Amino acid sequence: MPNRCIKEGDNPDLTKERKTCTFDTDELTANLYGSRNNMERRREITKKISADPDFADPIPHDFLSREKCIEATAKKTKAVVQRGSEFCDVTNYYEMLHLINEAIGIGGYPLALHYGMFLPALEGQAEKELTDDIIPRAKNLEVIGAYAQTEMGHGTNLRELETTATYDKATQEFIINTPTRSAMKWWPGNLGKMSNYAVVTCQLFIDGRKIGPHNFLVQLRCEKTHEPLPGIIVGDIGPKMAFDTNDNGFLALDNIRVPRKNMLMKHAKVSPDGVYTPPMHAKLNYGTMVYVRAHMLYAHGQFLATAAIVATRYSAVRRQGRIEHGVPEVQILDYQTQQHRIFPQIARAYAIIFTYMDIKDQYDAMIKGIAEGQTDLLPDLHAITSGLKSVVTHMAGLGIEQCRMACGGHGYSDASGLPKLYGVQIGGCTYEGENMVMLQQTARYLMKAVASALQGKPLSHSVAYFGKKSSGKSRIGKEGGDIAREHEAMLEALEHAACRLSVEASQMWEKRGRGGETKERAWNGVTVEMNRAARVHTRVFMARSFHRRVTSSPPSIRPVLTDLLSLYLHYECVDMAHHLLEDGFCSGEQIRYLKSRLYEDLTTLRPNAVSLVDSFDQSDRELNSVLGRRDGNVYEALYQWARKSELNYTDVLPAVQKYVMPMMEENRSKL
Ligand SMILES: CCCCCCCCCCCCCCCCC/C=C/C(=O)SCCNC(=O)CCNC(=O)[C@H](O)C(C)(C)COP(=O)(O)OP(=O)(O)OC[C@H]1O[C@@H](n2cnc3c(N)ncnc32)[C@H](O)[C@@H]1OP(=O)(O)O
Ligand SMILES: Cc1cc2nc3c(=O)[nH]c(=O)nc-3n(C[C@H](O)[C@H](O)[C@H](O)COP(=O)(O)OP(=O)(O)OC[C@H]3O[C@@H](n4cnc5c(N)ncnc54)[C@H](O)[C@@H]3O)c2cc1C
Repeated sequence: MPNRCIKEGDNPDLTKERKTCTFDTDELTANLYGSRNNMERRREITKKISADPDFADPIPHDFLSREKCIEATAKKTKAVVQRGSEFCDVTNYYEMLHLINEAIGIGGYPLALHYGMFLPALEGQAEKELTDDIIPRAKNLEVIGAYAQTEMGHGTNLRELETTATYDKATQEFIINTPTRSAMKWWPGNLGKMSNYAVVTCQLFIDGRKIGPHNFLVQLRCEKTHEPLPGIIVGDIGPKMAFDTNDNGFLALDNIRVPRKNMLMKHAKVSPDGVYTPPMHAKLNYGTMVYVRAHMLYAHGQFLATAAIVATRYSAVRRQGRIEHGVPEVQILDYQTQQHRIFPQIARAYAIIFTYMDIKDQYDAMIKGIAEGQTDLLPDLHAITSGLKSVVTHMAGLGIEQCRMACGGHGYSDASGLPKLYGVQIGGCTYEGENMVMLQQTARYLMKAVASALQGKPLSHSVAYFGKKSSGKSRIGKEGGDIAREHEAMLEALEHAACRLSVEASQMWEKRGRGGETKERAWNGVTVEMNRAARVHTRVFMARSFHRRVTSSPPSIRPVLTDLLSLYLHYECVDMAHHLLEDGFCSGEQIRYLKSRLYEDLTTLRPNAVSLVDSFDQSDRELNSVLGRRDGNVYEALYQWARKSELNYTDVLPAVQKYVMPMMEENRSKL
């Protein structure tokens, strides 16, 4: 069966791996990206960018200062903007995303938040009077914007943000002010140096009454000189763990006046005479965050895929140690521990991307509903995207770190691309709402679902399984080798665990309430359990999505995807075995059975491991990893990469000449 990556001159071990492929890698790639045409388009973009001198990096960014990296990234951004249509359909979201990844990389660029949040916020929340003026100019990039919500003192708890927007009826303006040091906006991406406008989240005050957080469009810099406008202090917050090429910024506003129409008023409104009309759903103002949380799944699935590609290919190329005496050193991918470290990451990357596809469909349906005046899909989508954002970012972070360690010493080098990848990816656990906080949003929803299920009320999409009758005992290991029934038995077991944990958390909460605690204090006493229930529920949702995609996949790729799904479900069940055992739903014998099946899965997947990661179809540019390169010629590339280090420009470093040599000389003369 064809693995389409084989080329002459490649590392022979990688070629050997590709020859054992049992499916058509192009079929799987096309399935992952929606169609064969989408796959071809991605490849065309990659090919054109790779050959274009505007996007060449003579010195890898690993060896440049932050300022130089920002300059190089800004230059490439300008080229993408001016020449984008030479490479792709610039109106196609996924083509643009791929172009940006190929041309610029993942560490941030001047327009990241402009496209990622500023424009979506205006499009989703502003009304015509404002959008007619600002959106054409923003699309034309006369206006570049950031999404400035988080403050130095508050990010998670939006209700306590301190920046104020006070309505002045006399002039029909809002006065926007930063009253304290902790009220300074702090963290927003591209706010520091790149943006000349921002959507700023402020507490709305009318006639002395605090109404709550709302968004306002504020001009920050002169459109001609790019200097900050009077009353505006803006700058970069300094170096961070990663995202080196993003100017996350600070902002203070000194009683800045903006016209009434600058409030984003598609949902909540303030009339000229100061009458406030609330939105049709109280949290529609938070819509941009739901949008980003949904889309983060795709990015984080791809981040994990990158790490899995690097670790798998490198493990096929590297030979070290022997499994039996008297035979040559083995590829490290033959070690069971290595497979157990890496293969679940491959499966999880597929699971995340497939889950994203389901969520995207739900998101589109919700937006259509809102346009028709219906918000009934929003609570379910908010609850599940809050859980998914948290589980997926955490899962991807752990997975990338496993892949990095699986590459041994070279994984610790920036040459592997993995330290930077981890730094960028792990930020997702924090931004768009810290994970522990967002899981509580899911848990709140589960508590309502428990109540509805007990009362026999209808249940919405993500919690529909709460209405199923549990069989009391798991069918795991009792399906006589029927793989479809075995998968169903594992899904049923996970659903049982999520439901049980939710019911138990609800009972614990109630009990504390009966003991005299307020509802809120009682909640804080059970949040660890609440978040546990939310995580298991979210993992059930992912497992169901993965299962649905596999069972509806084309026959040519279904066998390999079924193997991958088996590994995924066995791994998830073993990882959550304590939840399955706690109430006796599963026995110890059943968990031992799951483990033995998992080890069989590792062996089954071994011949297809490289081909499964090849099917993610990430180019060498996207991987940005000496260890993960398609041709597997790792060692020579590693040496050439190290040669580019600034420390190697001279044989004797000035620092050595200045301090170390005189010290050695002094010591020598003492003898
Ligand atoms: C063609 C060009 C293409 C170019 C390519 C572009 C690529 C774009 C890709 C997209 C990816 C972009 C990447 C960008 C990088 C991101 C950088 C980071 C940005 C940020 O971090 S922005 C700041 C984010 N901040 C947060 O997320 C804050 C978190 N906090 C909150 O959201 C809230 O404070 C809260 C939800 C935790 C609590 O809110 P609140 O106190 O007001 O509410 P309650 O907890 O009391 O809940 C009351 C009820 O409201 C419901 N609720 C809450 N939120 C929502 C919501 N969003 N939607 C619906 N319902 C909501 C609760 O569930 C409660 O319901 P109940 O029924 O009463 O129980
Ligand atoms: C790379 C990056 C990019 C960002 N980009 C932007 C941007 O473009 N625009 C923007 O506005 N912001 C941005 N942010 C800010 C980000 O949205 C916030 O940092 C994030 O929402 C977390 O809020 P916080 O910093 O207030 O954390 P905190 O809430 O202070 O969290 C600290 C700890 O307190 C815990 N905690 C807080 N509240 C609770 C609770 N109710 N229950 C239990 N535990 C709790 C948390 O779990 C965490 O352990 C960015 C941040 C990063 C790291």
